[in-house]
Amino acid sequence: MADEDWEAEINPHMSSYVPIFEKDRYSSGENADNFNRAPASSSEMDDGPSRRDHFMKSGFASGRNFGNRDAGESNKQDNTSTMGGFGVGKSFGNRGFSNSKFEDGDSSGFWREFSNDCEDNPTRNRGFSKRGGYRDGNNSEASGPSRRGFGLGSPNNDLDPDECMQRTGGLFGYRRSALRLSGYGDTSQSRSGSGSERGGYKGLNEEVITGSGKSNEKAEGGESSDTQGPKVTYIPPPPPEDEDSIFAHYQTGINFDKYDTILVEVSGHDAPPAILTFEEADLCQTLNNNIAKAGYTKLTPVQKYSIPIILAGRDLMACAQTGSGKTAAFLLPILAHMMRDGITASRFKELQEPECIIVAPTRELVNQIYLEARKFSFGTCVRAVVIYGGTQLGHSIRQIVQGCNILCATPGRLMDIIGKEKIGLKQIKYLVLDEADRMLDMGFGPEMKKLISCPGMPSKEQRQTLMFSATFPEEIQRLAAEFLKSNYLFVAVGQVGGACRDVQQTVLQVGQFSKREKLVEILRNIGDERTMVFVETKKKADFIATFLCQEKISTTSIHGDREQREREQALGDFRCGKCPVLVATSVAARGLDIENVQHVINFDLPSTIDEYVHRIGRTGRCGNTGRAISFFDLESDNQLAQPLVKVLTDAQQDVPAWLEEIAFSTYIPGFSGSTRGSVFASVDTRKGKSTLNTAGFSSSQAPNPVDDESWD
Ligand SMILES: Nc1ncnc2c1ncn2[C@@H]1O[C@H](COP(=O)(O)OP(=O)(O)OP(=O)(O)O)[C@@H](O)[C@H]1O
Repeated sequence: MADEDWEAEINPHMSSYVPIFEKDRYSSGENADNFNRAPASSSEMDDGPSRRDHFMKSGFASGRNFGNRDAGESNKQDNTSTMGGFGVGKSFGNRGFSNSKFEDGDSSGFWREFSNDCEDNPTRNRGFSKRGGYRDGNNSEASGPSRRGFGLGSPNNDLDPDECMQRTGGLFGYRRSALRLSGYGDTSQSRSGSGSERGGYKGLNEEVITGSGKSNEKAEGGESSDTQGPKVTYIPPPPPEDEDSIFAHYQTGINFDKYDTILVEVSGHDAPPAILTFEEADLCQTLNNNIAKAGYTKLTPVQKYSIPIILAGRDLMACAQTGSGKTAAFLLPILAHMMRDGITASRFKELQEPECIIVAPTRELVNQIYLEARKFSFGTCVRAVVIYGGTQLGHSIRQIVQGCNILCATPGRLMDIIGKEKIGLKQIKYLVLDEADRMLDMGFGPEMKKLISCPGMPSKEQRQTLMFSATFPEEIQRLAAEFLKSNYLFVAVGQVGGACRDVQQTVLQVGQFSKREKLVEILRNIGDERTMVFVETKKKADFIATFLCQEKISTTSIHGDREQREREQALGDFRCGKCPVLVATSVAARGLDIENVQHVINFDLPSTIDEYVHRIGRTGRCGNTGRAISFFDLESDNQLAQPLVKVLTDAQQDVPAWLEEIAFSTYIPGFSGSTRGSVFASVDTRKGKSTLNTAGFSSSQAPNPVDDESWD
């Protein structure tokens, strides 16, 4: 779809779906007040001063260009290194397996820009981005101080134009392939090894580089280039089959029980009551066994409320803090239905007709969801399959034709496979959008619209549509209505878009040129505890990873310019502790559930507060505590001050006086009077009056969502 098409399609849509924004969500905090505040988490980190002493083998071929600038703009360094082979974290087989595919980015809605590392994203960067197009790889970092306009498109970050662009078919004349061969971020990757892939695709599945270096992708679903030119050949290793690996899990943390004190709000009509125990869900014995083997003894709040809603056949939009068990909240009831309905066992067929499709924005996340689906369906005849970009298309097809009840997919690969008529949609009963705000934003929204318009896809009245995320900007909620039945229920656990309170957040004022030094100081104090360092661009990810290796801090990196094999290896090395530091772009911000990530460092703050919330949510999961440190650069981050103060305050964190001052002296267009860039969707946008009740539901007398006029 061309830019113009997108605008034509979306603008009218928005005018009917996006009512005038009525409140200053920041200052009023009116919705926020409806929720209780759990005590701020206090993570006692072991800051032992152990020095990291693994030196990465590969990666920094030369130390040049480590001059003054952190940005690495002019740096052609290579990268990062991963040592060792692909590893599944010990005793953690199933999770670790995933690759890392995420990306994601901002979520503040249509005015936001996409940025970051989206993968498999056909339309990113199109449309009304303020960015005005696309910069070419070497400039991608030129973000500078103006990059962040809160609420207006994000600046782009990274960003990772390529991930975003890969499928766009060169709308802006960008060809990542060119970059790849000679450009920056490439070097490292290509050196690291996978010779066979060189000359193959880069990053996304959708781009195939011919021998002449010309990109040969299709505007959509470039992987259909299966029939032309060099192919993506990577076949991910199969996940471990032994039961111990399948059910490997980490322990819930000391704050797990505090989840019970978080207020939950359910809005919409006739919500079924919450359940308090797994037994009340009345799932079948096999599922109960699998739940027990997974180490789940107690429901998290989002599970207490979502499971009965899904079991009752209702559509659902659920928003709950990072790391609080949203995946099981949708998988368990879907599986329960399938078992109840007596699903027919999958068997070999050229055209498979799954009952459930789960989409997520990144490869690694979709793989992680698949591993969870495989775990909970263990011992049943339900067969889950995962397909994602950056891997051989034939491999995806082979997985599918063997039988497929639950298909976990990234959007790009999904549409490719549908186009190849390997997947029929007629039997779809459940459509799940994980990280739904991301899936509906400008990057993936068009693809999702295409999906629901595909021939055979049951209408929303005939299927059950489920959306989950930790953030849900209001404008995205409104767009979501197109996918959901009008009587959908909205579950908000705690403050929508709020940060997990088990993460101790610290914001430090650090100028661009002091960041590296500060980073090294912090990492040396941290010792070998697992740490994710987020940066804004792929180039910078390589640069910082290389720099840290030079400093003898074992580091690897993940971003959209790395080949899939390398991404998986990087994630594996990080999971198993071989490389305790993972430098990442926002491709790793959402959904990744990695054991024992104790620290997140925002070397660069992201352009939107939603992205911040997701990033810091990589630590402090499932009741464990974690710590997030963010470098705030006065030259470029002021636009984030207001929302950051709000997030810190809501999570009962200390707010530095200097940050508060900036927040109150910085004018942010749209922050108080429009939805632009709004990230504090406090509640269900349909919400009328609602009453909160810790013991059960609060029901809101929500007007029919189809009736725009009656919305608040
Ligand atoms: N009831 C439970 N008991 C014990 N562990 C659980 C329970 N529910 C989920 N978990 C575990 O908690 C971790 C986080 O769950 P999950 O990844 O589903 O979180 P999430 O809410 O989707 O997070 P994010 O917003 O970052 O995507 C996983 O390791 C999962 O297995």
